[in-house]
Amino acid sequence: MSRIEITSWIDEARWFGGKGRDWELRDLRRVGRLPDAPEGLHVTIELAEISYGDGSSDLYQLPLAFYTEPQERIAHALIGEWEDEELGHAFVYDALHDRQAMALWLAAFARHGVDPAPPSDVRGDLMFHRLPGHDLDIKAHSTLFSGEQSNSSVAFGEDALMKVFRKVTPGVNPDIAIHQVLTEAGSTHVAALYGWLDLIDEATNTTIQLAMLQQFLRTASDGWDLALASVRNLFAEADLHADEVGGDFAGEAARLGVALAEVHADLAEHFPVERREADALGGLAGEMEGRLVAALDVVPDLAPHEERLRETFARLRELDGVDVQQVHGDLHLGQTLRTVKGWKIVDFEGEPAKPLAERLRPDSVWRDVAGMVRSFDYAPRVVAMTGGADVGGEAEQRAYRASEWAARNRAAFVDAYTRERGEELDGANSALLEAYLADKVVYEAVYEARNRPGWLSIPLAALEETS
Ligand SMILES: Nc1ncnc2c1ncn2[C@@H]1O[C@H](COP(=O)(O)OP(=O)(O)O)[C@@H](O)[C@H]1O
Ligand SMILES: O=P(O)(O)O[C@H]1O[C@H](CO)[C@@H](O[C@H]2O[C@H](CO)[C@@H](O)[C@H](O)[C@H]2O)[C@H](O)[C@H]1O
Repeated sequence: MSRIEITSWIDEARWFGGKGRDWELRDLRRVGRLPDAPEGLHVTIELAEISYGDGSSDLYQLPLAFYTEPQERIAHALIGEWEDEELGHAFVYDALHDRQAMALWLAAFARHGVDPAPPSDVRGDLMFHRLPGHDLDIKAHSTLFSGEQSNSSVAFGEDALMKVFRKVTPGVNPDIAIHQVLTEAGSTHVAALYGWLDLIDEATNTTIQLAMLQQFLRTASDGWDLALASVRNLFAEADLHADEVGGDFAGEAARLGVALAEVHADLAEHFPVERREADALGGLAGEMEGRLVAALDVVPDLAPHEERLRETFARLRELDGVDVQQVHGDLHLGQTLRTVKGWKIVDFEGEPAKPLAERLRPDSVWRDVAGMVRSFDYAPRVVAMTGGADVGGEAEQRAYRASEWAARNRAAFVDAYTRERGEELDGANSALLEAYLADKVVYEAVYEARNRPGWLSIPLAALEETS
């Protein structure tokens, strides 16, 4: 396989975060090979080191399948052809599309049981870990999730879901660490963790966490899709208020508030809780101001709001102090799944663009509350902008009803959250919520400018409305 083939394949991958930047493939090294492959097949894990024009670099994981014969059934996943030392001329495929290769991954997890010793014949330094309590269905067929985003998720029948981390960093992966703690604590708001895969990387003398295996939530509906459906219902009933339509979301929003409060309580019990004193809070305000300054370069339309945003951040300096703890870090409706057993929260990796050290740092629970509240603002604006746009009548009326939906669900969510915690949205909590909301809107403006310029109007309109 030529460097050009693999480079262009990486560049087109949905999970590659370096698109549009000046980058090159500096190194591709094999770090492991799965055991028990039939003759004519090698299933490997490679790490691609990507270096950028500004001197920084990232590591990406590539699970590959090398076949001596071309495989028509996965022709769409062909990356290129390669002269392999052991196999000779090989056809190289993205292994995540290949049921035969994925069966070997699942078998490696299953064979390991919950015994701490790794299977002795795994080549390379791969360590498969399992938690007790679930027998894997090793006959289950794999299906790659089509909506893959930052990572790649593969379902094994309706039994297990494996998330293969694409951009990997030496050290603890918060998604695995938090799922382990919440699973062992018996939390009902996450999919149970079944296992994970570590690489003991001799080249860097570190452990790199490569994948996570968890309970497949059979009856899950995406919280974002449910919220959009609720808004469409409202827009279709021109004469009714949000609390009068069949698809009212406020009950779900309240249940989400309770679920988040319970998750925060579990996290506070099992991870350190620290007090950020007033000085450090000044630092928090300073961090938010710093992000605003950087954002102004990317989105000049933020300028008219700069002064007010700075005032909102500055209010943090008046607070005495605040408890910080492990939080989700990137919570929005798309990270929630409604099952018959209630709401589940997924993807505890934090904001993918942030460095690992920053994502592991304790933060205020209000970061997560603000993330969800922003989502309640997004959902009606997206419906107003797209498909359901003209169903409900005039634009002005739609805008009014959109804010009614957002306000109703924000109130239901925040009330339920604070009630569950035995707190109130008093002066300090309100200042924190407002600051985190402002920080998130600034983040979203940059995110939308870079990824979905057509949606930049959403955070900007929110700023207009509250000015
Ligand atoms: N345990 C699960 N069972 C079923 N679907 C899940 C489960 N966990 C996540 N998902 C779905 O898989 C997709 C990817 O999950 P996510 O953790 O957000 O991955 P990424 O890190 O790639 O953003 C999302 O659509 C999510 O709703
Ligand atoms: O899910 P990710 O961890 O990749 O999060 C990123 O992408 C999100 C969009 O998918 C983005 O969320 C923003 O858009 C959502 C609607 O698509 C909305 O519900 C969120 O409130 C809004 O922030 C998220 O900010 C970004 O980190």
